[in-house]
Amino acid sequence: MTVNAKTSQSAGNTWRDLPAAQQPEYPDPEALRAVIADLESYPPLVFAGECDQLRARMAAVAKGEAFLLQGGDCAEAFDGVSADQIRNKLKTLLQMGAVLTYAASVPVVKVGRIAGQYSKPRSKPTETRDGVTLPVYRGDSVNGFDFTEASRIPDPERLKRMYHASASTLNLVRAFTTGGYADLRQVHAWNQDFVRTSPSGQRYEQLAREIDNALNFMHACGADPEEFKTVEFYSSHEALLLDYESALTRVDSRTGQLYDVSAHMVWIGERTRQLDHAHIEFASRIRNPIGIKLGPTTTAEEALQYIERLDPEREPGRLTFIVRMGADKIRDKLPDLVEKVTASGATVAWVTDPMHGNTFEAASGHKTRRFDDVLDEVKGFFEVHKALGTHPGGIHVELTGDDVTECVGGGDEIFVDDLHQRYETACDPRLNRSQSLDLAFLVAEMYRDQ
Ligand SMILES: O=C[C@H](O)[C@H](O)COP(=O)(O)O
Ligand SMILES: C=C(OP(=O)(O)O)C(=O)O
Repeated sequence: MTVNAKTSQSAGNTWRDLPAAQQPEYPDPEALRAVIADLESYPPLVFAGECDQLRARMAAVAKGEAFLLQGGDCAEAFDGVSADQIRNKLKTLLQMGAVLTYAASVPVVKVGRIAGQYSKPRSKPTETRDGVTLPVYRGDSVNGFDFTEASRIPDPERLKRMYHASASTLNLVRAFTTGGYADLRQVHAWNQDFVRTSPSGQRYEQLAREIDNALNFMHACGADPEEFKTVEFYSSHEALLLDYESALTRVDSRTGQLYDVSAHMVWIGERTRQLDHAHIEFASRIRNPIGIKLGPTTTAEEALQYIERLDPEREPGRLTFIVRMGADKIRDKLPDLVEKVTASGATVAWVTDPMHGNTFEAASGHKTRRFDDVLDEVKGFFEVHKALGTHPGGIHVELTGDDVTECVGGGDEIFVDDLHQRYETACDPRLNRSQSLDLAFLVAEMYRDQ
């Protein structure tokens, strides 16, 4: 075991003197302290060495040698910790990974928004329904989704449930990815359900046949089939609740450095990335690979300051900029950032999140996103990098393995009138399995053309 069971209070908690946005207001601070003490005694969910390995993979992304596929739920839910739901999400990511690797001929680094994505930053502190106003739902790690006064009170015990839900999820993910299910020779098995008959499912089937042929050929040439048996898969989530993240921050006994052992990679969101606030301070202390979401108001000067704070050694793989501008802004806003960051000599990974800048409310009241806007933002991202000669390093998407109706469009088209049929997200609309596959094929084409 490489990670010390003790946290380094002084080093891991320097954020406590700074303003921290989007933190729950717990009614009983003593109860919170007791929970933090328990969390500090729990074993790590990931090992520091695994975080280092992901940093090395992200270095390849930053240098233009690999592509990041990061995806999963907008908000995981405690009652979603089931074998079926976890397998479906994983299956979707594995299928997307196979499409991107084979069709774009690029190594794909696979990172789930999984095993820890239980906390949500919100635009408003309250929500009103039929004249009743209550605190907004902030994710299962904070309060309940039910619209009742009791359920919306932040409860620190939920932080422990988050830890246990993350542990169970990660355990299953590790079993699936190393126990044979993710074996590349199973490419057809990942396509054995409702998605098989969709246009993207059929296209996938054709690609899976080609992969089979390629594997048979390599086998005949003497390649070792064992090599395709397991898949490297990493966990990530937004480091939003600093009490939780710092309770899971430990000193690595190999190096004496701090790692947030709640996930391999964590990111800081658009609403908490203020340079002089607590979240950036926290991120600056840990050695994990770090993502920063960059929305349309980000200036190049800010981007350079993130590099100064979070990647002072200019270490490729340490810092990923996850750009979420919106389809109508990406082509205007991104070039200045990429140009100035590149000119500074830093090697960051550039990744597109084409979801968060493209949300709107349908007439039915459902929060949704158009598949075409998602695609257009990705296209804009690729165009900017092509024009500047830089590397479009990956995609970060909200998706689910289930057949939900939350985003409109896609090859197996979902219309605004269909949204109510299976609208299951706890927060933002996700691509369903077939839309996710559509996106993977289209991104692979863009990557190849690049
Ligand atoms: O997932 C991201 C945010 O939590 C979400 O977009 C905020 O949504 P809200 O505007 O409904 O609060
Ligand atoms: C809240 C999120 O995104 P952003 O910070 O970019 O709005 C998210 O990715 O869940």
